[in-house]
Amino acid sequence: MVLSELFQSRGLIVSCQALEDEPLHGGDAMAKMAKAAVMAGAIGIRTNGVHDIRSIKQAVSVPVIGLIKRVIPDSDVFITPTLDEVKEIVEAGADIVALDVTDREGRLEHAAELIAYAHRAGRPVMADVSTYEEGLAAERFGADFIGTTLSGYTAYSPRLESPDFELVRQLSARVNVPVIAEGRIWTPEAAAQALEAGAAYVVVGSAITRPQLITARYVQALRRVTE
Ligand SMILES: CC(=O)N[C@H](C=O)[C@@H](O)[C@H](O)[C@H](O)COP(=O)(O)O
Repeated sequence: MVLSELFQSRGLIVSCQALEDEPLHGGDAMAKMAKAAVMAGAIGIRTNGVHDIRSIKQAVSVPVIGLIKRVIPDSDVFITPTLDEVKEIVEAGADIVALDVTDREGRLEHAAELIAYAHRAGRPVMADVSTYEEGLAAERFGADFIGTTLSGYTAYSPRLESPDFELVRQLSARVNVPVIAEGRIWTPEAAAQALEAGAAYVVVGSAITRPQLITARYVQALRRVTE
């Protein structure tokens, strides 16, 4: 397993994201979430959009991974889809740029260009992949971190309810950059399991920062008893 000098140790990166249709969108909600996460020992923050990147950079001193989710015409790619978003992330001051490195719509070649641009701007890149092959491509393109973020969210990756530990294991055994386990990590035990599978870092989002999804899990569990 390979570590990055950017982070002080292996450990937890908390994803603080609230899209426009989510109750915590806007204002200083995500900056406060980030502060709480760092207070508890998070070693990094991942966040979406210029507003939250800026406000979180001001609020905490750990590295911030920035992305911009944007829907563009005729495309399924939504995490930092074009050069415009890369530029906005750099401008907003994120320490690391996260972007989609999946094998759809000729994305791989485009991703290689976006990675090269981010590097010229002095920013390391976290490649969000959905398969082992995409992870290898990301490493070839010079990505500095490989995240399992998109496993389960492309048409051809496995639809698991649990995290894709197998992908974490396979990539960690093969690539020479740090692997970040991300996606559907709902418990501390699952986060620890991801490290045991070889991840250098673990990103947890919804289970910590999306109260409406956390609440829904409780409500559903109770309904299984009451209905
Ligand atoms: C697929 C996609 O859009 N993932 C996004 C990527 O930034 C976020 O919506 C997730 O919250 C993040 O990946 C963390 O995952 P989880 O919330 O499952 O811990």
